Amino acid sequence: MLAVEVEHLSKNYPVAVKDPGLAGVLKHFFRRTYRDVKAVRDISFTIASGEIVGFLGPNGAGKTTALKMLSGLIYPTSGRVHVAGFVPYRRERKFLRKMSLVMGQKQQLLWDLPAIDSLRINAAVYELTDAEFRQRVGEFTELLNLEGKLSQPVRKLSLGERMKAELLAALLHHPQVLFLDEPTLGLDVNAQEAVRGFLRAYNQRYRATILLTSHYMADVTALCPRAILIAKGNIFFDGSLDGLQAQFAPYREVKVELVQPLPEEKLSAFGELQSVDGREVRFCVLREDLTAMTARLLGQLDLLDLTVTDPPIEATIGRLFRQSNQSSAESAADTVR
Ligand SMILES: Nc1ncnc2c1ncn2[C@@H]1O[C@H](COP(=O)(O)OP(=O)(O)OP(=O)(O)O)[C@@H](O)[C@H]1O
Repeated sequence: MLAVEVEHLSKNYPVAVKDPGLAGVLKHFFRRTYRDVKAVRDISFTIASGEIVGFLGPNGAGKTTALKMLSGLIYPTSGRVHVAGFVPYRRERKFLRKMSLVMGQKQQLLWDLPAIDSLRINAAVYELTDAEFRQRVGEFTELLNLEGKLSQPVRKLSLGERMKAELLAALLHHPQVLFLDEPTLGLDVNAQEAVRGFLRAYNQRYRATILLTSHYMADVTALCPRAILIAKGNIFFDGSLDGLQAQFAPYREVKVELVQPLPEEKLSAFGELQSVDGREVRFCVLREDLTAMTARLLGQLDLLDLTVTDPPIEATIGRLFRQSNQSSAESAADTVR
């Protein structure tokens, strides 16, 4: 069953354009001109129930705009979107009970009140019984390691504790679909790991669907078998992280440790040399040449060790984003009307 269906979805933000100087101010006052910022351009994808998908892109790519359309905060300019069988911007009560949007930079907990008081408000909004409220708060407090923290005013919590309490508040009504915008933003490594562990547990326990944006690749590699990559409003990859490596990083690194150092001329006959450091030598090898190359190395050289590794996924994605920025800089993005 599909939890999210997006078809040819676009969002343009009209932005007023003002010329410099007094003439510009007067013109702006009497006759405004606008240009469209094309934040999301004709994107399509589906997410099955229970999937966790990473939504990745450089700053300004359109991730938050897309999440806002999926959660019904803003209207699309064109295209269709269904989440849990509902059209998000209609904001039906049944839909709001089925989903949650958590934004790393925004908070719903009241700053001066203990988190438990804000949770009680949420429980009333979602019409939870006392028993449900106690059971869910107890379960999530344990999973998030928040014992003793919910009775303190939110302003006295650490950033990591506050984010965990925000997640607790967002999930109290057991949403089936969860949109997370930078849920680990600014957290230290331990708190990031705790949030990831919690999201994994929630996904497994309740078969919840999660779409998350993050600039931390560790979030994605730890949680998301699948990633959607977006830049300048366009999706340019949608598939498994392994597929991404295969499609965009067709090379692997072969590292060998020689019994005796050998001259570079002799080594380069085996393939593209990346580095030679005494007896440690690294080659960059096309995936399709890997078997033949390792067989030749093992057959013709005296080796102590041989390892084959993928380039790190961070490096692949970082390179893709840089490429997409360069290509988009060459094409004019906005229109004036
Ligand atoms: N309310 C708005 N009015 C005008 N332009 C906007 C508005 N909100 C976003 N934009 C523009 O739309 C584009 C996409 O922004 P969006 O916030 O969706 O990107 P993002 O991928 O979430 O970026 P980041 O990773 O920096 O949060 C950007 O060029 C941004 O400046």
